[in-house]
Amino acid sequence: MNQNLQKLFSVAQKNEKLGIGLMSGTSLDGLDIALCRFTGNGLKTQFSLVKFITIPYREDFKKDVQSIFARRDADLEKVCLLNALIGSFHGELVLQALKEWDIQPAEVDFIASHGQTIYHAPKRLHQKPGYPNATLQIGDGDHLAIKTGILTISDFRQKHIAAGGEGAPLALYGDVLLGSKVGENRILLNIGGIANLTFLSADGDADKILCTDIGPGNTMIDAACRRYFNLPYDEDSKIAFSGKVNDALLNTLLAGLFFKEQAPKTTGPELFNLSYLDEAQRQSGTEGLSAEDIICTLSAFTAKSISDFILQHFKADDIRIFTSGGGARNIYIINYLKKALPNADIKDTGALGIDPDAKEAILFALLGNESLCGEPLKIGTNPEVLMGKFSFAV
Ligand SMILES: Nc1ncnc2c1ncn2[C@@H]1O[C@H](COP(=O)(O)OP(=O)(O)OP(=O)(O)O)[C@@H](O)[C@H]1O
Ligand SMILES: CC(=O)N[C@H]1[C@@H]2OC[C@@H](O2)[C@@H](O)[C@@H]1O[C@H](C)C(=O)O
Repeated sequence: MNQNLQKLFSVAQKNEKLGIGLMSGTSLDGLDIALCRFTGNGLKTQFSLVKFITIPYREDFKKDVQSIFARRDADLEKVCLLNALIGSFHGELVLQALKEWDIQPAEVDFIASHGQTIYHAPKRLHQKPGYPNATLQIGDGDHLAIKTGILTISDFRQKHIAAGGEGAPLALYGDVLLGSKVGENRILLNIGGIANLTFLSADGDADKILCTDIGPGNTMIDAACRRYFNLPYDEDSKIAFSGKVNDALLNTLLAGLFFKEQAPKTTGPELFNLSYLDEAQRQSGTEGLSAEDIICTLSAFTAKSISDFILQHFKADDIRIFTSGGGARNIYIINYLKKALPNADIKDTGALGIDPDAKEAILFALLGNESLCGEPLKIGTNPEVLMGKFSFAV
């Protein structure tokens, strides 16, 4: 038998596995690396986070990725080069993390790598007749496997699309496995570049589970901080607190068609970007607004799109909300949510024993564990598939 398949077989059969989840999101702030220990699979999964680190990206790398990111006119040669470069670069960062933790690559059973999304195009967004839902993550798994010597599972989103989904949010599977509690209505709210949530019903009814993107998380705030202040983001919401909300602009931002479409739905910076802001300013006659008021209004936009969604879809006075992602540190957004949802109990996922910064990387490690030893999960109308492609080190 092919020795790779032999090795795969023995890893899949191990009772306890050590796996690394890698996430590099739409904010392009860095690579999240979560080393997790798993036993079991599916609803019987037991997991612990052994180590976690975010290795920030250098500015020149960020600029390189930004030059093709969510851009319809991207340079195809650059896409090709970055596909190989990101795979091998992520491999180097994994080796760097393992060295820091004093762990040998041979001790790790698998890497589950999300890759870097460079374009997300559900049918609702591209509206090109005859073309399917589509999404593209680069940073090929073979490069990671060769660089690290560790079995790598990657490119999770394609199977989801092939089986009828939009390729996201994949948080659904991990949120259900790690976040469900019978007797409690829960929302797991991730505020990354894009905000998404998973609703888990107190009665444990799988048909009531909803997992969807909600709208922009930090992506427009970050883009406006870069444009007006040459800053990567609004640290501790300082700029937002120094400005005020412009209602005309806020209402125009919220009037976008995406907010009228039925959930579950997905989106990305292909829609929520500075052109979306410019168009809303033109429509609302607010072109002369100060940069501080723009950042404040964009922060309110993120927060209000989240609270409106929750109020429209769930009984918000009987719900526990667990936040994660970099936006959980944006005090302006969190304060806004607490005011808009006064009876909801809002905490970060630390209250569930899940590091809020590590959550998405943990979710991919968990998807990797499922690829190795799980079974397709039936959750409502979501694709019932096991995702991920295997890359061997030899
Ligand atoms: N102290 C802070 N104050 C305000 N905003 C913060 C703070 N720390 C992080 N952020 C925001 O969080 C962002 C990073 O979030 P995160 O790492 O969750 O993004 P991501 O991994 O790209 O997410 P996703 O894949 O879900 O889009 C930063 O770009 C910034 O906007
Ligand atoms: C295509 C893509 O990369 N989507 C990301 C993005 O970032 C947040 C939101 O948009 C979510 O749909 C998804 O990531 C998370 C991890 C998910 O699939 O659950």
